[in-house]
Amino acid sequence: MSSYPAIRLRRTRASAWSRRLHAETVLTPADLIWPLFIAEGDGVEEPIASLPGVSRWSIDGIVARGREARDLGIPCVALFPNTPPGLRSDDGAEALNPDNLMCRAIRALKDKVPEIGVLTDVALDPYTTHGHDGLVDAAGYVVNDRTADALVQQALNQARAGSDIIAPSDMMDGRIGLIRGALEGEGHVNVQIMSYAAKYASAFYGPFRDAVGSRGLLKGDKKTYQMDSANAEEALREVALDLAEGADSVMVKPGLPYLDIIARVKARFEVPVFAYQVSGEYAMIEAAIAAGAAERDAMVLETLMAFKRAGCAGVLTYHAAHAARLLAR
Ligand SMILES: NCC(=O)CCC(=O)O
Ligand SMILES: [Mg+2]
Repeated sequence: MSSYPAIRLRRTRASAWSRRLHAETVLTPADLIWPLFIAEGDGVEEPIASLPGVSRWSIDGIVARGREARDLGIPCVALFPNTPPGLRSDDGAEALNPDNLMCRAIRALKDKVPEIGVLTDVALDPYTTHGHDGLVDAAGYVVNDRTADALVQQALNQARAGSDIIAPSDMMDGRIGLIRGALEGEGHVNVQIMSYAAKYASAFYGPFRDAVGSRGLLKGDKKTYQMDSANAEEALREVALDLAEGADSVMVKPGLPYLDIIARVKARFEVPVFAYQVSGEYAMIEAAIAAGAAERDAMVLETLMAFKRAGCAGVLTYHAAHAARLLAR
């Protein structure tokens, strides 16, 4: 008798058809949300140096990206405005303007590409002169309750423009319940809330701040409201609260460095969990490719599969269109 094993896990890996048959996790274009940056103007494309391959687009370009998403089978896009400097203020009041860049982009997408979902970010950082997500007191502290009141108004402004998913990314306490109540009060009963429930104060957000024009403006850091990377149990408390307050789905952000959080949230709550593979992760992957250290297609698909394997319902990723093209092959 052979001393070699009868149980051979390599048996099912021996051919491509068998590997496909035994795959435990599936990644499809329907798992992807494509973040898009909006610029003022017409016919404008502004490449973002720290996010090679990603541009800001004027609203006509956003609509074109929306059509591209639809044709690739991507169900949803996420919008972020680069507010012109003259419209930024201490209190970020432009966030409440019904004709701001965000609202005009929402209306254009819902009018021209009604087949896709539009997710909109709720936080004041693209609109403030200090780059913080909320209102700042004399000592520079981001105040919770007055900020939450402003976020409620911002969320209503986006819902009135046609947003499908309100995504508060600010990490103020209590804002999900307040926003849910206000949406219900105005009859927006089917507008979803995807809460950035566990958002960490991270070194991976730099290129995003370039993209929305807040990098040079940001005073200090966001550690008094975003989470400490040391903490996991606290993430579970954050998620529990946002679900109790009415979130339809929750997000963990950043993505790859926090796969343990995603897996724990999914195991504990069994609700739709999304990950944001953030700008610094995208830039890191692209830098590795530019340095000849990695092959783009394989690396993009492997990282996205990791999110699905960890339990995600979907992923916000700047690689969404590229990945969807690969998956269509
Ligand atoms: N509220 C949205 C983000 O902060 C995105 C961060 C990133 O992509 O780095
Ligand atoms: Mg919270």
